[in-house]
Amino acid sequence: MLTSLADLPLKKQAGERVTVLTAYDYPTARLLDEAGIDLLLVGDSLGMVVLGLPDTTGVTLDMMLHHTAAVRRGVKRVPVISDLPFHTYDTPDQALANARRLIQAGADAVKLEGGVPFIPQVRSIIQAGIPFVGHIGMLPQSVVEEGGYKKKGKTPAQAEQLIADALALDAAGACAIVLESMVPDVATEITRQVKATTIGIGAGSGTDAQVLVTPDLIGSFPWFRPPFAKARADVASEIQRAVKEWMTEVTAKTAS
Ligand SMILES: Nc1nc(=O)c2c([nH]1)NC[C@@H]1CN(c3ccc(C(=O)N[C@@H](CCC(=O)O)C(=O)O)cc3)CN21
Ligand SMILES: CC(C)C(=O)C(=O)O
Ligand SMILES: [Mg+2]
Repeated sequence: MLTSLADLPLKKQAGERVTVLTAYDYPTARLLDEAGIDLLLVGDSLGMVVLGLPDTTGVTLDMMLHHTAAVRRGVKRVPVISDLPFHTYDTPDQALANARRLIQAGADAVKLEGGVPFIPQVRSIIQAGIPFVGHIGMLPQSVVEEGGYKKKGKTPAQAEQLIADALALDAAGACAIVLESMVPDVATEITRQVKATTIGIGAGSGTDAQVLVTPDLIGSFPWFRPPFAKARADVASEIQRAVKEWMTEVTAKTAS
C-alpha cells in the first residue's frame, strides 16, 4: 500500500506493481482509499463519466478544483494526482499558476498531456517543487484535432517519438508517466528505459503500474467503455434494480 509519491522509485526497483484508479467525488475516493489503492487520479475524464460532456476538451480548471477538493476530503492516506485540463498549460507561467491552484485544492501531484513540446511547462512545474506526472501515447485532449481515439506506436517513427517523449519527461524529473493506448512492446521498452514509474492504460502488462477509469471497472457508466477495460461489477444494473424494486413497492403502497 503506497502512502507517498516518494515511495514510487522503491516500488519500481522491487518490481512491485502499483494500482491507480480515478476518483471524482468524496464517497468513491473514501471507498478506494479504504480498499487499499496505491494512487488516485482526479482525471479530466470526469467531463465524460460524471458531467456528460462528449469528450474531455470542455473540462475547465474550476471543474477540476471542485472535484479535487471533494476527493481530498475522502482520503486518509492515498496520494492524489489531478489533471490539468485542455488549454490550461499553454505557457510555462500558465502551467505553473494552474498547477499551484490544483495543489491548493488538495492535489499532491499534477499531470498534463504531452511530451517533448511541453517540456518548458513541465520544467516550470517541477522547478517550483510540485510533483509531476507525465502522460503520453493516446492523448484524449487531442481527440478533436486527431479526429478520434487512435492507438499509438504502431509505426517505428511513432515508437521512436514516444520513447523520446518518455525520456524527455524522465530527464525533466517526472515521478510517473501515464502510457495510454500504445503498442505493448513500446510501453515495455519505455518502462525499461525510464526511472519514472510508468502507469499503463491500454498499453499491455509491461508497465510498472496500471490505471483505469473507475466507472469502467465497476460498470457504472455503461454507455462508453474502451475495449481494454474489463467491467468487474455491474453497478448500473444494480442501481436500476434497486430503484425499480422501490418504485414497485411505492406503487403497491407497501413502502413509505
Ligand atoms: N469511460 C472512459 N474510460 C476511459 O478510459 C476514458 C474515457 N472514458 N474518456 C477519456 C479517455 C478516452 N479513452 C479512450 C477512448 C477510446 C479508446 C479506444 O477506442 N481505443 C481503441 C482504439 C483503436 C484504434 O483505432 O487505434 C483500442 O482498441 O484501444 C481508448 C481510450 C480513455 N479515457
Ligand atoms: C485515463 C487517465 C489516465 C486520465 O487521464 C483520466 O482519467 O482523465
Ligand atoms: Mg486525463
